[in-house]
Amino acid sequence: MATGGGYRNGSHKAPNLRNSSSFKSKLPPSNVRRSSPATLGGGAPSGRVRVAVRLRPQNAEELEADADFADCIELQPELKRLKLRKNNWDSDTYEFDEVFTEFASQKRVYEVVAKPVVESVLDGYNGTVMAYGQTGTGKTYTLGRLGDEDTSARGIMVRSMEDLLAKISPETDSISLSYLQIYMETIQDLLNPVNDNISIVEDQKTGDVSLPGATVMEIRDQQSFIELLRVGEDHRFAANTKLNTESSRSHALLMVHVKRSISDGDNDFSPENRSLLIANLRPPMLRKGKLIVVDLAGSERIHKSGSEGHMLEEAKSINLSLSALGKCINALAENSSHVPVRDSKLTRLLKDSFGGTSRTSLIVTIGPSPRHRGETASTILFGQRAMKVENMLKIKEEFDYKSLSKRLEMEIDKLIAENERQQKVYENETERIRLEAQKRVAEAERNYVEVLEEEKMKCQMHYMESIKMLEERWAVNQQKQNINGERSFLIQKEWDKGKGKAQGEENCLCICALVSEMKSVYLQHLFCAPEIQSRSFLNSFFDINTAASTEEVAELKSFLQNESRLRKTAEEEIQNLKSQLLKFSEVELMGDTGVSSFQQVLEEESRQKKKLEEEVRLLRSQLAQLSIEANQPRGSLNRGNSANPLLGLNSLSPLNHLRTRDGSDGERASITNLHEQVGLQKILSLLESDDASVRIHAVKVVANLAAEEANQEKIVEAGGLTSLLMLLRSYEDETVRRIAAGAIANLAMNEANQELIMAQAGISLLAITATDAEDSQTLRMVAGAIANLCGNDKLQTRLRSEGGIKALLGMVRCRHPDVLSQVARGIANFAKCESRASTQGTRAGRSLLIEDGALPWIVQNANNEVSLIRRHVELALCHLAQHEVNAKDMISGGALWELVRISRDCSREDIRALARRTLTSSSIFQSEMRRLRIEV
Ligand SMILES: Nc1ncnc2c1ncn2[C@@H]1O[C@H](COP(=O)(O)OP(=O)(O)OP(=O)(O)O)[C@@H](O)[C@H]1O
Repeated sequence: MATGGGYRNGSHKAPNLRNSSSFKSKLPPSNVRRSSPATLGGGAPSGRVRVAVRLRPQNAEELEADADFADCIELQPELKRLKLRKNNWDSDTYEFDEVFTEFASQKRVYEVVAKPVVESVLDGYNGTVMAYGQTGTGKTYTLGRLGDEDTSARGIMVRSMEDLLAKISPETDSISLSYLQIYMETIQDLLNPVNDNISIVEDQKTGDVSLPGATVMEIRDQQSFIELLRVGEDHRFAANTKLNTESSRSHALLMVHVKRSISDGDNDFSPENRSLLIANLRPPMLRKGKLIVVDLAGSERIHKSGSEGHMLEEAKSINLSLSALGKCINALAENSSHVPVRDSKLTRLLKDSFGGTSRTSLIVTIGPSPRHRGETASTILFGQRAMKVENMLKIKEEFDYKSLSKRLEMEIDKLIAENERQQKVYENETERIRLEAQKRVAEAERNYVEVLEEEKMKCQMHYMESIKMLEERWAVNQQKQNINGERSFLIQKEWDKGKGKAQGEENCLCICALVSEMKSVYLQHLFCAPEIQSRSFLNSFFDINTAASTEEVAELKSFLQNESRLRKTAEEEIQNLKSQLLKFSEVELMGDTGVSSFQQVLEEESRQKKKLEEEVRLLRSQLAQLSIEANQPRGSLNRGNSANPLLGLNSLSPLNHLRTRDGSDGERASITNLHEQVGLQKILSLLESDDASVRIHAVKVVANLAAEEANQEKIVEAGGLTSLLMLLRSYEDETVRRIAAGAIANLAMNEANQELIMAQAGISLLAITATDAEDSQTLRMVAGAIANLCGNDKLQTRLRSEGGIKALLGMVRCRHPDVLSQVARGIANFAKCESRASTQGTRAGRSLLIEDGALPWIVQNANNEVSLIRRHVELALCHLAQHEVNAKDMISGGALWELVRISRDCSREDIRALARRTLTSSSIFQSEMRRLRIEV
């Protein structure tokens, strides 16, 4: 059928041949990614149907039958032209997209006709390769040759699949196919002939057609594809016709579906990339291309094929669908508004191939025989018309949610497995660390017990040696004292009959009694008091005592030397007097003139005596002071219960002990004597003396007096507290400040005095002293004083605001256990008052101790090796924990662990029970313990 588009005799050029030099049309590059579904297929390029013509070589029969005829076909492949001779002098010239001579190889035909279509299909377009031509002209040869014997003879189907399989990625992409034939207007499944009436389903929205009843086979390799083609071929109806012994009487359609997942390379789920990938997660693109290879039945005219009966019906049916196809192509070529697609099954199935979105290549096959010139001309015209059909290529691309979800599921499974593995590793590691820790704790405990035993032994040895040494020295001193006592007795007897007991003897007795008392106290404490078992306590005890004893003995020695010197002088004097008396008697006998000179001598003697008495009083005061100082180390023995840093436990105080034993406290008597003789007022005035030694002696005396509860009121009434505070303020001498602080600490045991101290800015003075002092004993006194003040409920806020707690905490810089135990006592006192006030509802809010930063020190020392410190701190922790408002700070500060330890391990049942009660009654502690899986 010649149309306006074709041309003859070289005068008539086919339209739209600008691209005819190549089968390749301009398609968007395959790697262009659409940013959103809205743009899919947007800007679709036009794609004219490409048409090539292929001439079959003459077969044996033609060689013979046509020998006498001239060739009717002349090919000009370089010009892509074909000349069809009309007669000896005239021919029609047709131009195609490609012209293949009878020598054209299968490879070249594939590469020119089909390969561009196959590549488009890989890029997500639909593609059609169709062969049209008269029976026996080589359609099946061109499309369906398997090339079993000669691989170079492989047809378009085999080569297409080879290319497809080579280009896809087996992990992400897939190829599946259906193989069908249309025979007598029914669609049959060539892969499963039982399906012999497959219906066409059309998508109302898109207009896409599909064949849900057809068998779809997935292709993984070339071999399986060849097998399927063979199966299909076997089922294809073939009938002998006059024209072709193996003529295909049906239209065969191979439908290949290619699904490709387009990844932009960001699908690396490695741990480093994972979070980034998840943040920018988007599904991969899925391109769905469909390749249809159509091997049409022969297009010959019925009369020529010699069909009769059924054959005739067959031929009619074939011609019906072919003519329907021709009509559609005509309509499309002429841009007709109506395209009769629905006229046949073939045209319905090829709806997308002509005038649709597919990239279509048509190869028209012709034979060389002039006997079939008419058929050949008709075939050529069909090709010419098809060249005018324009398709609008459209990429079939969509988001591949299914594959994304599959991949994410796989990733999740991988992560779950990984997590499980890590959890197991973590559990094993935790268990290993726990066992290791248990082992170490057991080892440390063993070591500790061993070391403790060793230290205990050492201390006991040390103690025994010290006692022995003290006994020896005491024996020596006693001997000396006895001698001196006898001498003194003689002197007194001789010198002043009936004047009372010799003071020296009294002093010696005092000293002996003191030493003996010290011994008994040491022994008593060592074997009775539990805290004496502490290693550091024993160390400090012996350090202090050894130093104190040495000092004391040295002082006693010098005192005794002095005493004996004085007595020697007195003896000499008496001797002198005696001799003078003798002389005087002699002189008296001689006359009254000697009387007056004797009186003068007596007056002189009386002056001397007075002077001696003064000196004895001074010595007595020094002796009293020495006694006090000798008592100080013993005070440390009583730290366990003492609120008084100077005296320790009152019941164990040597002074008290002596008093209760014989009721004649020699030392107290001496101080009382002094106090009575000189007067408290006088002593207090000496605190302001310009003479430093007088000041020291005076403060020592006041401190000693303040240690006695009975004197405290008198001292305060006489202004002693003010004077002592003044000493803290004015004197830089650390000894003075130490003793003054000690005295203040003693006075601070009384509630009324505590208020007075606060009223006179005593806390600030104590705080300054705490900052300046370096000596541990000074710090102990100051800490003791503040600790006493901490126990007063009324003074809490003021004490804190005037820097009391800070001063207390500042003193922990000195690591001396005596100081630390006073600090701990102060903190415990303070915490107890706070707890009481909170319970009574008189205070609310966080502990001032926590506010002032005491918690870290408390937690650090909750398990201090010195039992006294530990006890105070444990109590402080229990008091703090009684109020929910402190709970969070305590948990974050690590106090919960200590409370748990106390509730389990504290040796004192009452503290243990208190800690347990506190922990179980606090909901905050309870929930934290549940979280940490701690059970009390
Ligand atoms: N280019 C060619 N070179 C060599 N032999 C060919 C060529 N084309 C076709 N033949 C041979 O011609 C014969 C007929 O070819 P083929 O069966 O492919 O024709 P057909 O067009 O498919 O016929 P039908 O429409 O009846 O199926 C076959 O024997 C085939 O081998």
